[in-house]
Amino acid sequence: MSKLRVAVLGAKGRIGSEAVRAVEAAEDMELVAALGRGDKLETMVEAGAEVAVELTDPGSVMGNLDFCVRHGIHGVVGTTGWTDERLAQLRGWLDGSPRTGVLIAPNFSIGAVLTMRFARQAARFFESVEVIELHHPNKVDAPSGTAARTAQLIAEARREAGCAPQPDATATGLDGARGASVDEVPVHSVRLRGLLAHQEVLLGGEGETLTIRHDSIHHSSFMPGILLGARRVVTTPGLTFGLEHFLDLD
Ligand SMILES: NC(=O)c1ccc[n+]([C@@H]2O[C@H](COP(=O)([O-])OP(=O)(O)OC[C@H]3O[C@@H](n4cnc5c(N)ncnc54)[C@H](O)[C@@H]3O)[C@@H](O)[C@H]2O)c1
Ligand SMILES: O=C(O)C1=N[C@H](C(=O)O)CCC1
Repeated sequence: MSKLRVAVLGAKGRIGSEAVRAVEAAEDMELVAALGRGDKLETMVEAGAEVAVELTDPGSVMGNLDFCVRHGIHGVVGTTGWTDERLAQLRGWLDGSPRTGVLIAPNFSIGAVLTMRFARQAARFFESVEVIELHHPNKVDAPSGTAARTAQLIAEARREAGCAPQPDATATGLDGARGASVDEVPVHSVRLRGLLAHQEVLLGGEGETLTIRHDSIHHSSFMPGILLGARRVVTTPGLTFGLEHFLDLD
């Protein structure tokens, strides 16, 4: 059986360098390009890449995906910074290349995907829900893509269930003290040396609280999800948002 020809963009970065090693170690894949900032994207075409794993930064990801989709190279994207406008633009590109697939995964680790799923399930049963994400201090974006997605899923579940707005009597204080509001769910971002990627979802009701916590303690936690994404995206045209769609969770 022929091996899946994979390129990694952002190959010298923290997660990109781990992805290079994971693709090299996968028996059913061949690493055909490992590109860093400033390298020519045409290298991927010359190398016959079928899938590009995109792990760069929010300022680079759109240009890279525009190129990939135009050349029929499928994308597995971990880079953050997704807005509705960016997603609409990507969908437009994919409409023009109907056989190409792109997976955007706010988080590739199974524990983080399950945290999002459990938070969505629990959200309607509690009056209050807040998200705390904790990351290494080299991270350029806040809140994390995972926290933003978690808050959206929580808000969606609460809207569907007709939940009342969250109780909060705060009337005075410092700007930012209550975190950022993502779909009216407070999200708090901690940046601390020693951490990698962590998240807590705090839920509170009458006389009880529930805390759902996930910790990625090594970049290896993201690798099975990246490899699964690469295997599945080649037969899944269009945009897939969230690794859960490839995990058969229900
Ligand atoms: N979805 C997930 O599970 C997951 C997990 C970890 C990190 N991330 C995200 O992945 C991204 C990278 O994270 P990181 O910690 O590795 O950052 P990093 O800064 O260590 O690595 C990014 C790398 O991309 C390179 N780069 C920038 N523009 C480029 C371009 N146009 N072409 C090729 N390379 C380019 C940079 O030079 C750098 O080496 C971030 O957005 C981060 O939030 C996602
Ligand atoms: O280290 C990072 O940067 C991470 N980014 C993603 C996010 O913003 O959610 C996933 C976790 C690690």
